[in-house]
Amino acid sequence: MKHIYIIGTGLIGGSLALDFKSALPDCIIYGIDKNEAHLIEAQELGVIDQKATYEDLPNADLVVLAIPVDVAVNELPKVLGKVSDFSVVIDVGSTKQAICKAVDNHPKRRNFLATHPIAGTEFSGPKAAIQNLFKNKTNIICEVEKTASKLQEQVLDLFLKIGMRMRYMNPESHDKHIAYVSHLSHISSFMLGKTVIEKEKNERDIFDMAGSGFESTVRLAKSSPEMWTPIFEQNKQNVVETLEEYIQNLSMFKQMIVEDDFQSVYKAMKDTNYIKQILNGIH
Ligand SMILES: O=C(O)C(=O)C[C@]1(C(=O)O)C=C[C@@H](O)C=C1
Repeated sequence: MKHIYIIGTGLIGGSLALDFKSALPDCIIYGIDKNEAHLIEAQELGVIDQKATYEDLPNADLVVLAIPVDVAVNELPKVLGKVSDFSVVIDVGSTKQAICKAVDNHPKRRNFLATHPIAGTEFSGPKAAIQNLFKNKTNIICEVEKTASKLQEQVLDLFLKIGMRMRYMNPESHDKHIAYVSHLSHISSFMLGKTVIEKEKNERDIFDMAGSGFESTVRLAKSSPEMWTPIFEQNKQNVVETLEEYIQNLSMFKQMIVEDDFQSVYKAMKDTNYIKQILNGIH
């Protein structure tokens, strides 16, 4: 893994570049980005070693696609068409069915591994790249059996080196379960932010009243719409299904308050406290 190409030098691509460089100090990290300003910034920040183009891809040992999921679906077949038989291409997108389907019959399918590192922040661009973002985090690997075994090994070994644990899933299960947890959280946060902005016209009051409770629940509303719109589009069915249940819960909670049924209000919150055990891994 000497020549590593990162397509998309934002938060995830940039953070992987930093960790790969620490894990493999002799490797050269090349950046490819249609946003020239990002590319320059990534180089100035030392996130990438050199700028590159698609013409250089035959030289790659590893190519990482860290671009919005709609762009990734279009770019992956082209990238696979450029790389050598010995190189491996991975994506890191938040949806897995569309990307796996896009290359299912590609002659270089065995050179591709679908991955989803469950790590991120609400920030974007090369400046947002941070070291150790992936340490002790899970990486969901899809359709591993469709990737050449030697290439799987190389990539999985690199992810282990940067501190990740692997979990294997099929793309359908991935998209369903990620909608329940990650995608719904983002919608909830975006719409919470929207409601507060619309309801509280006085920005000073928002600023002064925002304790860490508001700050933590609205954190994801700072995320990039460029990244999230195509995720919701590609995972529409699962997102809508999850959203319906969430809306039902919100309506039910409202109804309990309207009807002065505070015993049920208490119970709904008490039951939900169980999330603490789940997230602590005790269950
Ligand atoms: O923590 C955040 O800010 C994130 O948005 C990270 C997060 C998530 O946990 O939902 C978001 C999308 C990625 O596909 C994986 C992780």
